[in-house]
Amino acid sequence: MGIFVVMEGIDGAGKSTQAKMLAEWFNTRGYEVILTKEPTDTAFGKLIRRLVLTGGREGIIDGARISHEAEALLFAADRAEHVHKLIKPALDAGKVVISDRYFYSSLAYQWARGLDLEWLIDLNRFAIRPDLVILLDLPVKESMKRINGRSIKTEFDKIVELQKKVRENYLKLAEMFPEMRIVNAQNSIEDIHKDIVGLIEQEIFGEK
Ligand SMILES: Nc1ncnc2c1ncn2[C@@H]1O[C@H](COP(=O)(O)OP(=O)(O)O)[C@@H](O)[C@H]1O
Ligand SMILES: Cc1cn([C@H]2C[C@H](O)[C@@H](COP(=O)(O)OP(=O)(O)O)O2)c(=O)[nH]c1=O
Repeated sequence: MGIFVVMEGIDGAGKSTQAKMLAEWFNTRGYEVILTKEPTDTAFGKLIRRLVLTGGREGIIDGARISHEAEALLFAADRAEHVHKLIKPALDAGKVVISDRYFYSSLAYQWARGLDLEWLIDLNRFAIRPDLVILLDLPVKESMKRINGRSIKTEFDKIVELQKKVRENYLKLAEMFPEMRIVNAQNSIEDIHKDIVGLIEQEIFGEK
């Protein structure tokens, strides 16, 4: 069995930055690493971007075009393909898999959209549990500064409210799922990387 690590957090928390750095860290230690993300780049991911996300890098879910349930089912369908075609085979081959978002995103975001948390957990029960989930936590104000260029100004207030709810949801989820660890994402990129490596050493390699 390989090693499965997930990065979670609100938009602009630094997930993709830290996922890349962690992938390099494993690489230099001789591991074969699969760096992946959700929504994926498959046909399902493309469908999600077309139907659910209001385009591009802004990371806003419009939700106006399809129902929230349909949205949750699409994310789950994308994830099922992700697990069966990529994650499971890679782990079976002993590789390290690092995913930028996973089912915890569905729990945090679709719950914030008003869906029932238990239903969302049931829907995602097929998803292999990771060895470690890094929750990059920071105030919404800070994340907004980082992704300023990404967001549509007229949607700004709505986005702030949603992101605040999503952040709170993540923190609640961290109390429910023992594989989740909170990392302060307000620090410098290098310091956050060190914290993540510390968690990997502690939780995966059993070092003190
Ligand atoms: N610790 C940090 N401090 C300041 N800026 C950061 C930090 N981490 C990432 N950034 C910058 O913030 C932006 C969003 O980071 P990114 O890794 O894309 O976040 P996410 O994948 O969570 O949306 C990028 O421009 C990135 O360079
Ligand atoms: C994986 C996933 C993402 N999302 C949301 C979080 C983000 O706001 C948005 C897009 O994710 P994001 O990481 O911004 O992907 P990309 O930059 O490739 O478009 O989708 C959900 O609502 N549920 C999910 O299950």
